[in-house]
Amino acid sequence: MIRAEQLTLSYRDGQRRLPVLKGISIHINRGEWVALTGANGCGKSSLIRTFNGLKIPTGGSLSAAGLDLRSPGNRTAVKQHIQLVFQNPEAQTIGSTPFEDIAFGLENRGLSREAMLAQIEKVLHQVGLTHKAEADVATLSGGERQRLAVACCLALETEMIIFDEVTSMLDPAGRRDILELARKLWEQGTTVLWVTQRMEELAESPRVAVMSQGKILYDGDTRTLFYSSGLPDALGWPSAPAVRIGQLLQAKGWPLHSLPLTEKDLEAVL
Ligand SMILES: Nc1ncnc2c1ncn2[C@@H]1O[C@H](COP(=O)(O)OP(=O)(O)OP(=O)(O)O)[C@@H](O)[C@H]1O
Repeated sequence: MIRAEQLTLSYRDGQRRLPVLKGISIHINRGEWVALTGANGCGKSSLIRTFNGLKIPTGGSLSAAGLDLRSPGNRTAVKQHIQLVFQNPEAQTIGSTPFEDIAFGLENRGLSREAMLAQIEKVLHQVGLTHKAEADVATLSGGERQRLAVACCLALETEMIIFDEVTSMLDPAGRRDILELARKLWEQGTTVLWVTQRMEELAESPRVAVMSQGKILYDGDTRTLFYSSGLPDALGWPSAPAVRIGQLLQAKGWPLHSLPLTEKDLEAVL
């Protein structure tokens, strides 16, 4: 789905060039769930914006959904296959009601009115917003707006959704809802790239990529990251309670695959 090789990106800062991506190589297969993490300003948002043509890399090669993004025409075409859901839910609604917002994205797709209505109904149901179809978007909660953004992606039958720190402005219930929705879509075949700084969300992901200062420091199995890479300590990450207990079990000789990452894993262990 994504093949990035030695990707570089620089921004202009007056006369200077500010290198933000410094040779990133990452492959994401169709149907995978990958988490991407790293400190503020390390380049996560810049990287994911290259994946759907919103930012143009300065160097390296990048193909997404089988399209070579060095070609300008493909940077528009890729948006049909790969969509982003942003951190700030208010920044991504255009219509005045959820119905209108979804319809807006479907306008240029040449659907009949019946097909369009059926598609809107289907995706509103998928994200649990049927009852809010005609509500004023200004009255939606942050979590409902996130789910509306996901509905817009689904309406376009997008193959991959990149969630850019979507839980950072939500309360615990809203966080759980959007994570569960993403998981459901993943189980149905959508490729998910989940950008987060929350340990508990990383722990839920089978694969984690860790960025620092424009480079990828780690890309692989989540248990290996937490239990044998030494990276979380080196980066000063606070340990999740399940991992703290897991480290005690590890010292007693428990094998890596049995060590807990989440509270659910811990319950199973205990
Ligand atoms: N349009 C821009 N022009 C100049 N510099 C930029 C631009 N966008 C981002 N930057 C800078 O590039 C660096 C990487 O920013 P980016 O938003 O990609 O990081 P991030 O890891 O997503 O950060 P955060 O977690 O805070 O969202 C930062 O130093 C940022 O200030």
